[in-house]
Amino acid sequence: ATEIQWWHAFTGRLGELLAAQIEEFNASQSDFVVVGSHKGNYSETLNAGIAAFRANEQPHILMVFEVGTATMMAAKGAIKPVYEVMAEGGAPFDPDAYMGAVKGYYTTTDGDMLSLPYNSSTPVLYVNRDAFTAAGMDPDMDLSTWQNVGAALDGLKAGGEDCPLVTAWQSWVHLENLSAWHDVPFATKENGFAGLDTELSLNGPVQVAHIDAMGQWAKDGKFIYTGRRNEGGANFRAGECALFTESSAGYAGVKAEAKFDFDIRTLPYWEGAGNAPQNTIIGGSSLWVLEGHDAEEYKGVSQFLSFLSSSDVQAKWHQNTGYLPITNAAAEQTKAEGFYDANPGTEIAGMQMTGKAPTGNSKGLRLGSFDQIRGIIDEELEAVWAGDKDAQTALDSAKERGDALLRRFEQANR
Ligand SMILES: O=P(O)(O)OC[C@H](O)CO
Repeated sequence: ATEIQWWHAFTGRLGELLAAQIEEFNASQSDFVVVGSHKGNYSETLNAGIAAFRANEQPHILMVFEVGTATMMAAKGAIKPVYEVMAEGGAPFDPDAYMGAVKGYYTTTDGDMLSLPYNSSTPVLYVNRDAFTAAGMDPDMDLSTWQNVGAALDGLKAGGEDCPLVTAWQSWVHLENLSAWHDVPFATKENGFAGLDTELSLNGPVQVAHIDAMGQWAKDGKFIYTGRRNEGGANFRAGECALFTESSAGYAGVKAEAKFDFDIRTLPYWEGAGNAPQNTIIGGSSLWVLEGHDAEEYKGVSQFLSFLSSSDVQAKWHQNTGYLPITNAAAEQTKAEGFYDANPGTEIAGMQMTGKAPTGNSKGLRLGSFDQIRGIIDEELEAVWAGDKDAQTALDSAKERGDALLRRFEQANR
């Protein structure tokens, strides 16, 4: 059988579920064998793929988180667009089957799908109901606004809670999604969708006010900083924190490990700021097919990608992980199966994405070198949490340093 290499970034519960998909595909036919390899976290997997391409040792399929999308789109000779792979391979494929908000992220302005949406997420709020009760707080209290969350943090702290709020992916949740949710720009030129000559605008009044509030909560011991990626998930799953802002896909781990009652709520917004609530944007990753392999191998790739997009596989993946149902059929199937009724909160991610038609501020981000820019943002936010910089100074600096990378990317890809 012909071997198809898939490099990915999943361990833990997500790694198990991904391995089960590969096993199911391999058992369903005998012409191709998909081999999954874990290459580290999202950034490490992206870098491994780029390095492998330079050494002519690239896999067929590379999982790239949303942050690397503009970088991959610019890597013209290295990628084989998914629409082309599917047309040549002949496996069933209908780009219109995908949710608009998900498809738009990975499609050119001409309507060509470049990478396959696979695991798309959006951030939500997880609530440890037992922690609320232990602190003498009502776990059913309204947490839809940051004003209300602020009041909850006061009460939790006063009630003896040591970790009222923890977050994963601080830039993604508290700046990128914050901006879209309030319909304010994170970057000019429709967050980069309308041109490479984009600059960051993450230091506007809505963002500064939010980071300022978070900085104050950090100082008061109400927001506990645990790291740049999803390190905080371990604290939340262990029952050590009351509130957790994290990807909808945090559901996989929380469901598997939490020994407490939990809720999923919408991502909070600031009442009165911007046009909140607008819509949130996607994260997670898509699958890029790399150049340099032969036609028979691409045929296998097209069959595997078609398998991954089928309603049954997608519906199951969505229900098990909390990732969005990337096709409309998978969403309908999930609803028809009664999953949302049986598991309240699991419908929220989809609702946040589709509640309103996206604006130029809320389609998503398409910024080159964005993994490095996130590194800069992380550093500046850490200075706020540590009390070394105020929010305005830190975000002004993030803009200046990030813009320098955007200019380099623009020049290299003109
Ligand atoms: O945990 P994920 O896969 O939903 O990804 C979250 C962020 O999008 C990472 O950039």
